[in-house]
Order: sequence, then structure tokens, then C-alpha cells
Amino acid sequence: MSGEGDVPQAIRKLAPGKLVIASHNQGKVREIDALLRDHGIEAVSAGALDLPEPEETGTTFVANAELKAMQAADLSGLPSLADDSGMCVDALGGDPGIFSARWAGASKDFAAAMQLVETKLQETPGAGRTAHFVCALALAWPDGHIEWFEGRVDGTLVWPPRGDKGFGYDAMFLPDGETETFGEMDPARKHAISHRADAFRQLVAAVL
Ligand SMILES: O=P(O)(O)OP(=O)(O)OP(=O)(O)OC[C@H]1O[C@@H](n2cnc3c(O)ncnc32)[C@H](O)[C@@H]1O
Ligand SMILES: [Mg+2]
Repeated sequence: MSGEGDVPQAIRKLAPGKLVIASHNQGKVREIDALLRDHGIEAVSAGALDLPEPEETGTTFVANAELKAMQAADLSGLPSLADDSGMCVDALGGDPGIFSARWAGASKDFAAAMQLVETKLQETPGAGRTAHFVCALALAWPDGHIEWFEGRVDGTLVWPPRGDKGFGYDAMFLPDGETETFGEMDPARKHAISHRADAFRQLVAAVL
């Protein structure tokens, strides 16, 4: 999926550090940075530029990604790439979904957020354990042009959580066809199969 209009400029022509990764989540910044570097693009994070963290008032992943990317592009004057993502559990009607970060509270306690997911699953009679991650990427240009891409990966939830290589809900998510959770697997493997990698492949096809 992508927004309207022609791509005004290819990001690979940007000078190093002239693309902003509009995220304050270190785990995401690390992953997006690695994906960009695979394409020879050096970016700077919103945190490094001291950009504020906007309130995520959208009701969809795409809307929140757009809002974050547009704010960063406005404030920095640079093309900005934002990611809005989350884990959707089928038996919980798609929760935590766009509220994935908020389930961890102000202290960003993802051990507690994973426990909350598990407790709610235990309380749901006959609940299956299928889930998927979604990643919406929005690329906003200072001239107001914006395009977006949405990726997904399907899997099953395990309990107890396994592995400490990832972030967020990674340790309880076992992607379909894999033996290791996102928390256990080598980052390069996650980069090959994740929701973020799926969205990124679409961005690369459209923009690079
Ligand atoms: O908005 P920014 O600043 O980018 O950072 P954030 O952490 O608030 O990010 P989101 O609003 O997109 O919330 C998504 C949450 O979903 C979780 N999440 C997203 N992608 C994930 C992944 O690849 N592995 C594990 N958890 C993930 C993670 O806990 C995030 O905090
Ligand atoms: Mg957020």
C-alpha cells in the first residue's frame, strides 16, 4: 500500500543523517537503522534531534504513523520515517493493537504487558493463541507529501516468554514456521521475516 502522488525524491540520494527516524523507541530505531543501512542510508533518530514525542491520537496504525512522521518532518525540515506498530491477538479482538505501547504503562513495563495479555487469554474460555504483528511505516517529506506502507507477520503466543534479544512483546511471539521466538532469534533473522521487514520491503520497492 502507498499514499498518493509521485515520489518527489529518492531517499538514497540524501546526504548522511538527512533522514529522520521519527521514533523514540530504541528497539525500533535499532531495527529501522539496520534496515536502512542495508540500503546504504544513514539516518538520525528523533531522540538525537530532541524532537518531542507526539500524542498518538489516531485510530489506526497508519494514522498514527502519519502523525508521527508529519510532526518530525515539520519540525526538522527533513524527510522523516515513522513506524506505528503493535501486536494483535485474535482471541482478544485484536488487542492490544494500536494500544500495544500503552498497555505497558508510563514505565514501559513490557514484562507486565505480556503478563496482562496472558492473563486475559487465560480468562477467555476456549481462546486460541494466534496473533500477528502489524507495522505501518509513513514517510513524510517537508513539502507535505506522504506515503505509507503496512506489513504483517503471523504467529502464536507462547508462555512463559522466551529470550531477551528483542523488545516489547518479542519474547512471547513465535512466528509461524519458526522454532525461536522473536526474543530468541538472531536479529538478522527477525529482520528477514518481521512485520517491519515486510513494510520496509514495500517502501524499498516504492522509494529506493
Ligand atoms: O511511537 P514510537 O516513538 O515509535 O515508539 P512506541 O514504542 O510508542 O511505538 P508504538 O507507538 O508504535 O507502539 C508499539 C508498541 O508495540 C510493540 N511492538 C512493535 N513492534 C514490535 C516488535 O517488532 N517486537 C515487539 N514488540 C513490538 C512495542 O512494545 C511498541 O512499544
Ligand atoms: Mg508510540
